[in-house]
Order: sequence, then C-alpha cells, then structure tokens
Amino acid sequence: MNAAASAHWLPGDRLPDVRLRADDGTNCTLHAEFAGAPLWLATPTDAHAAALLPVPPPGTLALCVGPQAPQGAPAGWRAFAADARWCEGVGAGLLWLVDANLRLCAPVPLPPQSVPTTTPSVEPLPGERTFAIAPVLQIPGVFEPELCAALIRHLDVDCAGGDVSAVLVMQDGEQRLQVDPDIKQRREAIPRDAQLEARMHERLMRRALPEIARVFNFEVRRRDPFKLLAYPENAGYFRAHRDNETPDVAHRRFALSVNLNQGDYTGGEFRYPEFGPHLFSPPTGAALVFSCSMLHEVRPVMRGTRYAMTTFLA
Ligand SMILES: O=C(O)CCC(=O)C(=O)O
Ligand SMILES: [Fe+2]
Repeated sequence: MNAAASAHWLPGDRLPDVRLRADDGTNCTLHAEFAGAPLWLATPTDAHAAALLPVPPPGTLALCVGPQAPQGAPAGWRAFAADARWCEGVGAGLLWLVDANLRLCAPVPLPPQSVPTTTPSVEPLPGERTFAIAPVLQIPGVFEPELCAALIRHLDVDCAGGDVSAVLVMQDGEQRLQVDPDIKQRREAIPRDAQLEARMHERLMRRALPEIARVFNFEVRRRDPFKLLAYPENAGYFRAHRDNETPDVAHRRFALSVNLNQGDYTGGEFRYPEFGPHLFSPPTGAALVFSCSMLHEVRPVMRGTRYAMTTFLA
C-alpha cells in the first residue's frame, strides 16, 4: 500500500502525482512541474479562507488546490483544480508544508495563527566535500516518533531487553551461533507484538518501498523478519561487515535501518569505509537504505543507548 491507496495522507507520505488544471485552460502534473523546491499546498474551502492565506516566503512554491481552482488567494499563490479524490486525500481547510521531495511535513489548519515556518533548509556542502559520500538513501519520517517510542518500550519491557547478539560460525562442518565481541556487541529481539509488526510493515510499504523503487529502480518482493536493536553505552558497536556474505543471507539485496532515538546517545553512527569518511546518523524515524554488498560499520556508542530497527530486503 502507498499513500495513494489510503483515504487520508499523513506527515511522512509523499504526495501522489496528480494533474493540475488552471482556470486559463493550461494544465500540468504535480511531480513534473513542482518537485525540487519547498512547497506550500493550501486547500481553502472558500474565497474568504483563500484571501487569508499568508504570503509565501521567497523560494517556496505556493499552490492553492481544490476540486475547483480556489479563487481569491494573495499574490504569490497559483490556483489549480485537481481530481476530487486526490483533494480528499490531502484534506480540506489546510496549509501543508511540503519538502522538496514532495513529502508532506506538517498540516496547519486554516486560517494559520502565524506565518508557518517552512521546512528547515539544509546548508549545502561545498562541491569538493561531496566527493566521497556513500550511495545510501535516507528517507525521513518512515516511522512516527510515537511508533519509535513504542518499539523501544517493546524491546525493553516485553522482550526483557532482548538477547545478546550472536554471529553464525562454521564449526566442525556445522553452523553455530556464537557471541563474538570482535565482530559486534549489542542486544536484539524479533518483535512479538503482531500489531507493532503490522504498523511497521504498513509504514515500509507506504513510505520506503516506493522510494526504493524510484531511487534504486528496485522492486522489493521479500523482507527478512524485523529486528529491534539496542547498542548500550560503552558496549554497543558492529564492526565493518557486509550483510550478504554467507549462503544463508546471500539473497539479501538492501539493508534498511531505522533509528528510534537519535539525539539520546553519542556515537553509534554508520560509516561506509570503502566510500569515504562520512558518518551517517539519520533522525528518529528516518530509514537508512543501502546495498548489502557495501562494507559498513556501526561506530561504538559512547553515551546513552542507541535503539534501532533493522531488516533486509530482496
Ligand atoms: O544497527 C543497525 O541499525 C544495523 C546494523 C547492521 O549493520 C546489521 O544489523 O547488519
Ligand atoms: Fe549490517
């Protein structure tokens, strides 16, 4: 399922494409015309509400949309008519802050009490500093903060903190699980709550798989079980490894990891030593997706506990 298939879209969803028709007869599509810059998307229910829309800040595109093109918006707004079901998905009487990847960030009820602050802009790195960056995909807002907190509680309470993480080794011609601090130290558990699993699955289907299809041109057909992870202070790390090197995991194509409490710990960043020195620590609820064939490590956690959820896709 993706956002297009659900009745109402939520923060974190990418806006499904739609044809937009202006009153002068011109028309275009949202994805072709309006991706790549922060966007305000307003759905005023009448001309009075449209007239009260704030003037968009410089660099922000501003679209006023309804089943009929709304009239009366101030200068800087462009008005379009769009498919009624699409408008229903967006919801009426709202001003959505939308990021440059057409992802819904936050809805503000109309009329806004103050001029909304646009989605935070990221300072661009100078060209010479973008050379050695690993080809990873970061998808913000895949899990809501409240789902992240529920997963941490589930690991700590219902799963009693999880088990010490072991690695598969060959011994006398047989595969055995063995704890090996030379490779990793952390605790982990397969979630035991069907509702939490269903929520995670729905969020991946809705927010991660369409992005993986678009960015990597890869259709996910299969997923390993979810795993909840805890990397405790001074006892949490995973040294450099690949995720598809033994026959039992050779089917894996992409690793997906969601940080559940970024900011509550220091260290615990991902690094891809084949590709450069940069560290990756996506915000809470964001997914980091990368090829299982890339060497990667999770750096030691120095303070606090890093919680994460991981799975592998094929
Ligand atoms: O800590 C994570 O998010 C995932 C670590 C990892 O590389 C793995 O479990 O294979
Ligand atoms: Fe890994």
